[in-house]
Amino acid sequence: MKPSQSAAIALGSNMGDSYKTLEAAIDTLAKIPGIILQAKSSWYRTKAVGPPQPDYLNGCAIFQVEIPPVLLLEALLRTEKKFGRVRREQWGPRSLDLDLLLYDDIIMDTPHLQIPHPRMRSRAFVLIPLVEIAPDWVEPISQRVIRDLASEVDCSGVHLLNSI
Ligand SMILES: Nc1ncnc2c1ncn2[C@@H]1O[C@H](COP(=O)(O)OP(=O)(O)OP(=O)(O)O)[C@@H](O)[C@H]1O
Ligand SMILES: Nc1nc2c(c(=O)[nH]1)N=C(CO)CN2
Repeated sequence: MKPSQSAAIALGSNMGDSYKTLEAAIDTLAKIPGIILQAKSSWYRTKAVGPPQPDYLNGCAIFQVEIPPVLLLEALLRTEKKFGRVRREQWGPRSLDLDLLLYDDIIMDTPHLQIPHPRMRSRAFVLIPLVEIAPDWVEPISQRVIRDLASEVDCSGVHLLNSI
């Protein structure tokens, strides 16, 4: 059997039926050979970072993967397309955004793929869901656990879905 690794994925949506899209995206990913769902966070309603646009729903999932990072990124991009993502305005609204946050303790810096995701350390909409399911994972650039990184971000714009 091929050895498996752990990958953390961030999910976001602020167009269409975001809840339905995010749940379906996780199901789609978990059906791809070599990608097994291990844990999923709660969903959070979050204030948009970037240009003015509607609030997002955000969450994170951890998958056990038997495919390399580049193939995993391809699977994420295919899944974004399947759920109708067409606009590529940087930080603009989207029906589905999937980011590869962490892949074991790998550090990778290529034009099309950076791991860890370069902006994850400052994003409350990533760290607050991620701390639910991976508090002890060490982010390999900062060498700090997710629990510590999450404790330092401003989480005032991040609300557990159905709690407000
Ligand atoms: N870790 C990563 N996860 C997802 N995409 C990545 C990653 N590293 C590099 N990329 C590249 O970024 C592109 C996606 O950019 P995208 O339009 O989603 O950026 P964005 O969502 O607007 O901004 P951000 O990257 O800050 O979330 C992908 O096509 C991919 O090649
Ligand atoms: N709250 C929130 N803001 C964002 C998000 C997101 O997922 N959540 N994604 C963006 C593009 O990557 C830009 N801004």
